[in-house]
Amino acid sequence: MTVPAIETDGLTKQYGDLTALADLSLTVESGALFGLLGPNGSGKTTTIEILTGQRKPDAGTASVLGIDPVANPREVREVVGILPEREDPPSFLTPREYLRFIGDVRELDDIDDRIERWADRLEFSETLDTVAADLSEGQRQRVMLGGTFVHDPELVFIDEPLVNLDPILQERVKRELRAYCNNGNTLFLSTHFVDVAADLCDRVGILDGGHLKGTQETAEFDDDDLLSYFMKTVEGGDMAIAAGRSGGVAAEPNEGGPDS
Ligand SMILES: Nc1ncnc2c1ncn2[C@@H]1O[C@H](COP(=O)(O)OP(=O)(O)OP(=O)(O)O)[C@@H](O)[C@H]1O
Repeated sequence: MTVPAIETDGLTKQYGDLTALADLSLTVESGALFGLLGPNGSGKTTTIEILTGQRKPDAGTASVLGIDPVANPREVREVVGILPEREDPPSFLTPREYLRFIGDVRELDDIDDRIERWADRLEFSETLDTVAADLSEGQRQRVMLGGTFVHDPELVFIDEPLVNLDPILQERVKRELRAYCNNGNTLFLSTHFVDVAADLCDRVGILDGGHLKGTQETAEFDDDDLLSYFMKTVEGGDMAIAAGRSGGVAAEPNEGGPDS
């Protein structure tokens, strides 16, 4: 039997009195394109941080590619790709320099070939030697995506994958992400954009106030179906959804706490 890419049982995380994650039990099969969908502050980042060994849960267990991220955080970080939300390459480095740095950390001896390949796939070949300070947000996001995939990990976590990308590049990146999963790899995305989840993911889990409210295959759903499901599922969702299409239908903050 194939081992799931991710398996959690009862994961719980408190920040003081605030329950950021409550008893999360979830399985993501190998080869899936899974999306964790939830309003601001619902616990998406906390989940990714625990699964990638950056944060310890207060209760529960997790297995990521068969590794326990709590007991072996470094081992997990070595094998997966991670792209947190709102991270940029250092402003004083060029994309080539930044990606070589990643290549050093990950001990890749063919990094120059890998850089060319990913720059071509994500369309930043022309800016490989421009310092990041002179790149647009979308250009920097593509460099960060390149750095996430450059070691060909079999599992990647991305927080808000399409932010800052124009619609043409969104389509390009979606194609790359689907191709990556079609090759048997697994992608775990988090987003608060309902249409990103509907369009990109095979299955979504809806998180609200730290609680997993349900998981749903997206094949039979279009954006509006998923939006209605989301609205019914999330507490106060009937009032809380606003159409904010710059790359998605955005879920507005709920009462779960301040934005992270
Ligand atoms: N280090 C921390 N200390 C205290 N509270 C935190 C910390 N990190 C997150 N929180 C709180 O935990 C809750 C969940 O936060 P988390 O960042 O996981 O949500 P999120 O779904 O990723 O939100 P967003 O979509 O805004 O990024 C929020 O109420 C947040 O304010």
